[in-house]
Amino acid sequence: MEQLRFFDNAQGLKLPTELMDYLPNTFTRQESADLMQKLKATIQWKQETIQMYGKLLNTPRLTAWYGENSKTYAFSGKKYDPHPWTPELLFIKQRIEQAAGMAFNSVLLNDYRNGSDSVAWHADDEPELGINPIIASVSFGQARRFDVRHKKDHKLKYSVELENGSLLIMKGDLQHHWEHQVPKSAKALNERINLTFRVIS
Ligand SMILES: O=C(O)CCC(=O)C(=O)O
Ligand SMILES: [Fe+2]
Repeated sequence: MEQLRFFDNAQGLKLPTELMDYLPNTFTRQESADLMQKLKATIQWKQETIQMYGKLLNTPRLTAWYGENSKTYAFSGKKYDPHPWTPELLFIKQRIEQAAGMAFNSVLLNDYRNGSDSVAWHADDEPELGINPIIASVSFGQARRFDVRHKKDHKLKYSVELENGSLLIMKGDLQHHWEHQVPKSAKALNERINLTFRVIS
């Protein structure tokens, strides 16, 4: 593997800058608190189910898809039609488009209601995202750990605490050669809302 460059994030952990940029305080505390309340109230949150080992299980978080109506998204054998943009989502989108220097046409929202909610190891490598997609991940509320590991060498691993009001840019070959997760926590944790802005072709 080629030599990776690193930058220090807020916790002093090193992340390879080819794969991720971490921008804390992309939203102020006040903006984050207001947006969290608005998103909780206005987004059409859904409890999805997944088929696993012949059983129908609840996804351990609430989810929702928003964006341009022509951009349907298929994963885990299901197709999702996005809801139209809301004023709050357009406000967030504008801020992160400024920070990222590019436009996005879709967003997946996740509501982690407490420490039992999580997202398992996966890569966002669906064909409609294209090669080396740039995904902009915004977090509000409870800070949660975000882990990244190399698909072929699980010991090659990075962790970053995704704080209230932060923006994480995922890029390079992160979705092809690496996986990410937000693990469950044994501690009692408050609610967190995450938005991953994407370009769907
Ligand atoms: O909640 C996060 O920080 C990550 C969410 C995620 O990986 C996804 O929605 O694909
Ligand atoms: Fe993901």
